[in-house]
Amino acid sequence: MKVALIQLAYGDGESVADRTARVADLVRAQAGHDLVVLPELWPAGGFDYTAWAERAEPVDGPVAQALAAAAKDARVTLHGGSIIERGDPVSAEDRGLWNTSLVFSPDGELVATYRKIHRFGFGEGEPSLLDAGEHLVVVDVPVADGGSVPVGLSTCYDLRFPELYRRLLDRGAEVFAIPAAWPRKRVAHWTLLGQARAVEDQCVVLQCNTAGTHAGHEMGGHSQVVDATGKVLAAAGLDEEVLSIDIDTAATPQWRRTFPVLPDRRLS
Ligand SMILES: O=C(O)CCC(=O)C(=O)O
Repeated sequence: MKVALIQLAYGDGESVADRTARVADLVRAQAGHDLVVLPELWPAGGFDYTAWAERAEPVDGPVAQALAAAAKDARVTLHGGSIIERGDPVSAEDRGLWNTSLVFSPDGELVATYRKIHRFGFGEGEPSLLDAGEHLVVVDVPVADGGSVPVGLSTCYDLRFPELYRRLLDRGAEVFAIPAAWPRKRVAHWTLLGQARAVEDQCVVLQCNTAGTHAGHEMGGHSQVVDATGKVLAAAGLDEEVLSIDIDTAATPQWRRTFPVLPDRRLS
């Protein structure tokens, strides 16, 4: 499976429209990959809390339309990172806003959405502004050499909750795709936890972080691709960068057979 992680850098001076056009061009440049992944909340700004409500849009809004067109032009499955979704409240207490990932097929169809389950901010930021997602999502990503690969979705702070990944594993995931806006000051946790999830769940981990500084927060970069043995196959630095890698997905079931830890679980 040929994968490209677009570790995007942005600051406060770039409009959402300009950033969207730039990102769509970056996606188009990844033609030839099976899966392209963008970071969390790149249109709204990962830490730009005060702009979120104004920048919220539905899952068929302008950003989604630009991403769908780019996926279709490049003939790639596109994990569009995430947007602030404005949708219909599920319950009376809901605000109707979520941190939502959008996945588009190579035909430009929206094939999956995932609302971030664990909200970051300890009572402020996401928990005070957004609703929590409730549903696990595993999406089959077609690969050019035949078949498809089951990819489990999660977002940024979710990475700190290993039980989520066990549940994605139980739903068949062999790859975890994790877009993020993870700050530089805790980037050691980001890389360590990504490797931990790969080792404990025997899954490939695709971590696509944000770079640059926005809303006073320096982002950590260091996107990485980790194989199911825990080996880091590709790693980015601090700046905007595209990680492109051809992953041998057959190696994951092979490793699970060679080192069969998962059938020894007793508290599932
Ligand atoms: O857990 C962390 O240290 C960062 C999480 C975060 O920034 C987020 O979920 O947006």
